[in-house]
Amino acid sequence: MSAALFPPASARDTVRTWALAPGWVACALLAAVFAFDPAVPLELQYLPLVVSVVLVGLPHGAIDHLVPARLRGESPDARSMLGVGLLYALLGGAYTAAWFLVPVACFAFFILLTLAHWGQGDVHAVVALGGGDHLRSRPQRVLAAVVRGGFPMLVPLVAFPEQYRAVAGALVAPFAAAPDPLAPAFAPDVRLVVGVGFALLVAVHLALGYRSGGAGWRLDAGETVLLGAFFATVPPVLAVGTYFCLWHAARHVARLALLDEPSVRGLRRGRVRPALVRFAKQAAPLTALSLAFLGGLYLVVPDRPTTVPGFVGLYLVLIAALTLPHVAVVAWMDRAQGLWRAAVSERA
Ligand SMILES: CC1=C(/C=C/C(C)=C/C=C/C(C)=C/C=O)C(C)(C)CCC1
Ligand SMILES: [Fe+2]
Repeated sequence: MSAALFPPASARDTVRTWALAPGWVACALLAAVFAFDPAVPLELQYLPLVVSVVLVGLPHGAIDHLVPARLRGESPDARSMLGVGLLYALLGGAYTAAWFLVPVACFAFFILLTLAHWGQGDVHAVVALGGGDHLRSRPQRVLAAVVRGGFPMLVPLVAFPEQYRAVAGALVAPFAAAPDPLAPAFAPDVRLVVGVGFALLVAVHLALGYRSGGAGWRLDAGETVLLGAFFATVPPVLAVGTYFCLWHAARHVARLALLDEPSVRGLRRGRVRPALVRFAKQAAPLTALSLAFLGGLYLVVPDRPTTVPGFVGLYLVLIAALTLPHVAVVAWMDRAQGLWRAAVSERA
């Protein structure tokens, strides 16, 4: 099994049904419901983020140690697993330490990191699963990444500043009693600039894709409009939690399965269960280890959380620390699969 970017058509169709469609349906349903502005208790809005601790969300990065071997089409060896472990210890450790020293800067960095990471994940899906041959150059793919990652990170800042600010506060609070150092980011003129600037980027992305044309563009444009409507109407705690599990993580788990020969055999015959069972088994040990780190973090922070939003804030700090090395691993996958070499197209 090689690190080919484009999966066999039969396996790709299975993945579209099981990894892409649930995200589309969830986002469309929630956007439709929240267009009527229903009163949904905050605890309920936290549900997807809480569920993500054990289901799909946190586990989606828990087989990063198997990725180097998987990219080479070999069985995992101690050397490459230790290499990834070292990467996690160094990058994750340094970033965790930084939260104790400069939590506000670490939060801002986390938003940009997530934007880049969720963007890179979606560019992979658009190109490899959606046949995105309309993204014809590297700059166009980079713009697509900024647009896709910008929906979850920037649209809520414009549409739901209060909830955004509360969550930002919950991430920073365990480390610093500072009153509200992020206040400037929520000023109306900053939000206006972010909103108008981002809308322009979305428009350019859609226009460039339209000019290139193709079936891939229609799917990309449909998803782009869906994500815009979703993040503009659904409160971000619920929206980001749902997106994390059913969009980003689902797509990444599918990407990993498509690099795994036994999983691909099932997917080609329309069977997802074997791939899911394999993933769950492989991801369980390091998901458990991550949870132990969450416990450790809880014990060492200066100001321990006591509420659900507070605990989720600390959980997101753990995710931040894990995401930095995870992005490095995914960037490696991107490189090995030639994602940013736009000349590589499905027909080539
Ligand atoms: C929950 C939430 C926020 C941030 C969530 C982040 C940044 C999540 C990152 C998750 C990652 C990186 C997962 C790994 O793939 C915002 C935007 C402050 C708005 C309010 C709700
Ligand atoms: Fe990820």
